[in-house]
Amino acid sequence: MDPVTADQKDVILSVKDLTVGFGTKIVLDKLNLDIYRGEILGFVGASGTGKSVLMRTVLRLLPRRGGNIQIFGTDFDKATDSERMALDMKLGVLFQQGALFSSLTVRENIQVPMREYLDLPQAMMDELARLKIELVGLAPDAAEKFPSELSGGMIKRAALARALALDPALVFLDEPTSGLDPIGAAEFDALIAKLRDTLGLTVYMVTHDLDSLFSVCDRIAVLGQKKVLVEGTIEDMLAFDDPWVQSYFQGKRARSIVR
Ligand SMILES: Nc1ncnc2c1ncn2[C@@H]1O[C@H](COP(=O)(O)OP(=O)(O)OP(=O)(O)O)[C@@H](O)[C@H]1O
Repeated sequence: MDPVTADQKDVILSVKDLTVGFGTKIVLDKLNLDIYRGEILGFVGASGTGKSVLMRTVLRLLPRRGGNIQIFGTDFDKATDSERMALDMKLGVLFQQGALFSSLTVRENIQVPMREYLDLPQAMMDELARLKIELVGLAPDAAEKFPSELSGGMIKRAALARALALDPALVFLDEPTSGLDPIGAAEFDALIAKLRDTLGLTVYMVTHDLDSLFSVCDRIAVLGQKKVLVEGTIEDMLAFDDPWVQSYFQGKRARSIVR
C-alpha cells in the first residue's frame, strides 16, 4: 500500500477540541488532530508537553474535560458496549519500555489480548502467537522466553507482536526506539514501515528520534502550547517559525541527518 497522499485522505482518528488536565493544571487545551488511513504519523514535542497524555486519553485510559474523539468514524461516547469492544480490537498499543508482563513468556504475553477479546482454542492461539513472533522478526525460540531473558530490541519486538495480536488497523507506539542503539532503532523503523506497507497499518508514533521522523514518518505533528502547533512534512517543519520547532528540526543533530 502506498503512503497516503494529500488528495486521498481518509480520516480514521479525529480529535476535536480536546481538553485534558490534572487538578488546576491544563495539559491539552482544545487540541485538534486527524490521523489518515495508512500513514505513519510522528508525534513530537518537548518533554512533559503531553504526548503520552494525548495517547492515553485517546485510548480512554485518562478522562478528558472536553472535546470529542472519533475512531473509524464512531464517537466512543455514543458507541454501544459491543461497538466499543469492536473498536478496542482495532487498536494496538506499544507502551514505553514495552510493558510486558514479566511473569509471562513472550507467547503468553501475545496471547493476553486474545484471551481478553477472543474465545479461541489454545492450539489456535499458539499458532497465532507463532505468526506474530515471525512477523516482528523474532526467532521462534523467543516464544518461551521471559522478558528478563530478552535484549531491549527483542522486548520492543515482543511488545509490538502483542500490540498486533488482534490484527489492529491503528497502532500507537510510545517512543518505540528509545533505549535502542542506532542500528537497532533503524531496524525497528524499517520493521514499522514494512508492517505499514504489508498490513496496511496506520501508525501513530510518539518519538524523540529524529532518524525515525526523517526516515519513516509520512507526516509529523508537533505538540506545543497545549495544542498541535504545526503538522505536515519535514519541509513544513523546517519552514515553521517557532523557536522550539526551529531548534529541533534545524539543530546540529537534525542537519547531520538532512545533510
Ligand atoms: N496521571 C497524571 N497525574 C498528574 N499529572 C500528570 C499525569 N500524567 C501526566 N501528567 C502531567 O502531564 C504533563 C504531560 O505529561 P506527559 O507524560 O504526557 O509528557 P510527554 O510529552 O509524554 O513527556 P516525555 O517526552 O518526557 O515522555 C506533565 O506535566 C505530567 O507531569
